[in-house]
Order: sequence, then structure tokens, then C-alpha cells
Amino acid sequence: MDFNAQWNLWMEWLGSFLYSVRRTTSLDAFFLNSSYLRESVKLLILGSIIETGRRLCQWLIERFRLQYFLSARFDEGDPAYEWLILFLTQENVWKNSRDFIVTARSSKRKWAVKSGPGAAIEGNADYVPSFGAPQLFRWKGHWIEITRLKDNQTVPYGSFKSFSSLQIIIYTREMSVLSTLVEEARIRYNETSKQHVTIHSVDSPNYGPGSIWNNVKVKFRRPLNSLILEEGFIESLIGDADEFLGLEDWYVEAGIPHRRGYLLYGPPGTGKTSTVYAVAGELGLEIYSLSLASNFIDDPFLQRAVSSIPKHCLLLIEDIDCAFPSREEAGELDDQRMRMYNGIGPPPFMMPQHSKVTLSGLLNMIDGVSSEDGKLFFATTNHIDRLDPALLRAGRIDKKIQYKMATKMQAWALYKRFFPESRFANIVAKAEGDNGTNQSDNAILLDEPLGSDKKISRLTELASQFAESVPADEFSTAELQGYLLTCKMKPLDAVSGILEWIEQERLDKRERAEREEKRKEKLRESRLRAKTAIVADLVGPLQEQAASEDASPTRSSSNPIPEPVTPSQTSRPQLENDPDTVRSLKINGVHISDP
Ligand SMILES: Nc1ncnc2c1ncn2[C@@H]1O[C@H](COP(=O)(O)OP(=O)(O)OP(=O)(O)O)[C@@H](O)[C@H]1O
Repeated sequence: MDFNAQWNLWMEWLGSFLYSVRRTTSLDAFFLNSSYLRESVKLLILGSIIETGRRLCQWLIERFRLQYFLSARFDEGDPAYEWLILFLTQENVWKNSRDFIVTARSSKRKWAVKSGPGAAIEGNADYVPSFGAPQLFRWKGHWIEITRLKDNQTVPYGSFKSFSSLQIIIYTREMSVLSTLVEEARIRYNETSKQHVTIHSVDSPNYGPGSIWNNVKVKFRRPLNSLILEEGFIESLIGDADEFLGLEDWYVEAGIPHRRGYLLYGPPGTGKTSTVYAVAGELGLEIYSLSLASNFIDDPFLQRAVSSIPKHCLLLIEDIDCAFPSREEAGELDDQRMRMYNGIGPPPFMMPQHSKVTLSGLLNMIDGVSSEDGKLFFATTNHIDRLDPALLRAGRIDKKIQYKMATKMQAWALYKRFFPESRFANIVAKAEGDNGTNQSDNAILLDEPLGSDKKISRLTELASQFAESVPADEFSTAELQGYLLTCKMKPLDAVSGILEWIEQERLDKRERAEREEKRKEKLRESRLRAKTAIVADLVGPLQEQAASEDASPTRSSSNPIPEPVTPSQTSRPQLENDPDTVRSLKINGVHISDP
């Protein structure tokens, strides 16, 4: 309501009040003589004037702000929010803040406040300024006011989720000041991020305002040489991706969607995810990572998440096979549904959760507009055989890269990475000297793999012995890394203990495989029993009905009388085969088999 309307309202009210007082008393004298009433009216008028004045000032300030100041809002989750937060932290804007939220430091990205010019607060906690309190600072001759805001939004199941934003007001009319500030913030951010890889992910569903990508983590960039893969492989992959990013114009001119898809497949722990992180770090791209196994990710969510990814970044979908359950998993799900339908299974919320993403949703995501705009798309899987051929066709997946279990050469390189000459040459010499065994007289520092005829260092010899002991293509690099971590400061023990570890691992794997086989067998049995129970429920009453009709005297003689059915036959499945290996059952003449 504007000022004039408000004033008129007050005046109207006052007039009618005075009129009613005069009418009810009907005595002008009383009105004039009553000092109490006179004082009240005076106070009322004064209060009205003050309140109206206050609102008028507020209105004028608001108009003045709109006319002469710039204001902008940055929402959490948007890259521009991250740029600005870093900029403000570097500018030490919150140095005068007296109100902080202190949290233990983690890999989750937070921007700590510096305690003095150029000096970050030391320790293992993050000091984040609390919300609401505005801070004023000067930048390039302009006054800027900044406030952290917090909004709550309702998420499903009635709970609230909060997200932050930044409100800035620049006391100038020049729009270029705002754009210069944002651009400078972006440049500083890119500069700072060079040493890190930023990973955005989704840790809970987000249906309201704010970004879907609500979890941001920062990791140190992994040196390329720390990845132990076939020689030249990672460099050629980076070259390929780099070339793609630089050819945007060519793609547009040729009318080809500017996207490139890579599928990395192979056993767990062979370096697929590490490769993606290394590529992103090398090309300076941020990773947007999704796991289809999350039970809140369905087709519309996938579309929304992917379309909100900014240009020039890397989309990673881990374990893409989750959208295609294995035969056992699909069977287990059917089984659960069947039991639930029959009233003997768990309630729906206790059912095992499977991906809600469908194949068509996934293909739409890859094909759709959202997957264009210079995005690199990486997918990883341990089960390429489960993937639909439609997903693998060229244009969706342009390069398929297979990862295998560690070779002897990888075992050798891993040992060398764990025990570098610079740190361990003396330790080995000392340990062997103390034991009086095997000291290499002419230990020179050479990094030569197996088969080299140059003189090699003692550590290289040990690496060769280690690699000789590790059988090729049996253990993943991650498994070997796990073993080496158990003796990380003991290069000699790593070699002497490897054979025992291999034996133990083989034993464990065999036991795990047996347990898994038993579990599957049990699952098959229970599935078969559940099916037979359902069929028994359906067929039993029909047969009872048929039997009672046959027994009635009105039955036509042309109807053949079926064999009598005992109650146990109607309600219980009859096992035809050995109960331990149930494959098929017959109940009341109905043959049921495990598919
Ligand atoms: N080729 C490799 N070179 C160096 N380190 C490796 C390699 N492979 C695996 N690792 C190490 O093993 C661990 C797991 O690797 P990573 O997550 O990349 O495997 P993955 O193939 O993606 O596994 P999963 O399929 O289970 O996701 C990491 O700590 C990584 O350092």
C-alpha cells in the first residue's frame, strides 16, 4: 500500500471516530472539557504521523537503493556462488565478524575465514561466518555490503532442508562493477582450483530452489604418474578429451552434437575412477558425479540434474549397470514383490532398493540437449555384459576402455611407488646391514624395470622379486595396494610376506565364492517355493470346487471325475527333485520350474 492510500485511511478512521464520539455523548461541552479524551486523540495522531513517517522513509530508501545501488544474489550450488565465496574469503571480508559457525574440517568444501591479512586460521576447524549479519567492505573504490542468507525448503516426508545464498549490494550505478567483480572472482577461483579436483555430487533429493548438486568436495589433484596403467594410455586419453574440447566450432559447423562419451569397464579396484579424476585434474574440469544406485534418482531427477550442469565440465556416472539389474537381482525383486502381493513379504519400504532410472531415461539423458554443450561424459561399470547395446552404440559411448587385473609390470611399478629410492634406499641398506644379509655392494639409484641389463639398485631388485611373486591377472591394483599398505614402511617385509598373503587371499576368495553360491542357491529355492505357494493358493480352491461339484448327484455322467485331492496336496508344494537342488516342482499337476 502506498503512502497516500495509507494517509487517507488514517484520516477516514479519525473522522469517523470523532464523529461517533460526538454523537454518542451529544455534548459538545463534554468533548471540550474531557482532557483525557483530548490527550488520547493527540497521542493517536502523533503515533500515526510517526509510523507514516517511518514507512515513508523506508519507501524512499528502497526507491533510492533500486535507483542508485546494484544488488545481486548468488545461490549455493551454482558455480558463481563458489567463485564469490572464494573471492570474499581472499578479500578477508569477514575479518570483523564476531559470530561464527565452527565445524570440524573435512574434505567437504567450506571457506574458512582468515584471522588477519593473509593469514588463515590455523587448526582443524572451519570458521564460517553465521547468517544474517551484513559486512561492509571496500573494493576498487566501491563500497560493497554482503550478507549470508539461509532459506528453508520443505523436502518430502515433511522435513526441512536449508540452503544458503549470498546477497551483495554494491553502492554504485555502474553495472560493469558487478560484472568485473564476478569475472575477477571466477579467474581467482580457476587459479586456486588448479591444484585440486572439485567433485559435485547429490547426497539427497532436492525438489525446491537451490542447486541439485548439493555436495561439493575438493581433492588434491592426483599426479598422472601415480596412476599405474599401460604406458602412454592416460596421456592418449587426455589428448583425446582435450582435442574434443578444443573442437567445439568444428562440431557446430558439422552439425554433430558436441559431446563425447567414454565407458571404462573392468573389475573393481583397477583404476577406473582414478583415471576419471586424473583426466579432470589435468584438463581443469570440475566433476559432476552421479550414482544411479541412489534410490531417489529417477528419470526426471536425472534430466534435471544433468541439465543444470554448467558448460565445460565432466559428467561421471559410476556403476552405470545399476540401471540394468542382474538376473539374480531382478529375480530377487520379483520374488519380494510376489511375497508382498501374497501378504507374506516385507512392507514396501523394507523392500531392497534398486535404481529407479530406466533405460529410456538414461538414453534420453545422454542424447538430450542437456548432454551437449561441450560436456565430457564418463561412465564406469564392472559388468559391461549387463549394458544394453543401445547404450553402447557410437555417438553415445565413443570410446570403450577395458581395465584388467594387475600385470606383473603393474605390481612392480606399484612397489616402486610405495618405496621410492629417495626415502627407502637407506632404510633397506640399514635393515639388511643390521641383519647381515643380502646387502647390495653397488646399489645405484636406477628405475629400470624387469629385464634391464643395467646394474640395478637393491630396491629395484626387491621390486622385481615382488613382481615375480605376484601372479599376473589375478589381483587388482587396489588389492595389491591394500597389501602394501599393511607394510608401508617395511619394503623387505613386503617382499617376504607376499606369498603368504596370496595364499590367504586365495583361500578367502574361495570361501567368499562358496558363500555366494550357497546364497544364490537358497534364493533360487525360496523363489521357487514362493511361486509354488502362490500357485497352490490359486489352484487349490478351484480343485476343491471341482471335487464338490463332482460329488453332487446332479453331475452329468459325461463329466469325467478327477482324482481326489487331499488338503496337503492343495496347500503344500510337492518337491519333485532332490530338495537341495530344487529346480522344478509339480503341484496338483501344474509343473513349475525355476527360470
Ligand atoms: N591402475 C592403478 N594405478 C594406481 N592406483 C590404482 C590403480 N587401480 C586402482 N588403484 C588404487 O585403488 C583404489 C581404487 O581405485 P579406483 O576407485 O580407481 O578403482 P575402480 O576401478 O574405479 O573401482 P570400482 O569399480 O570399485 O569403482 C584407489 O585408491 C587407487 O589409488
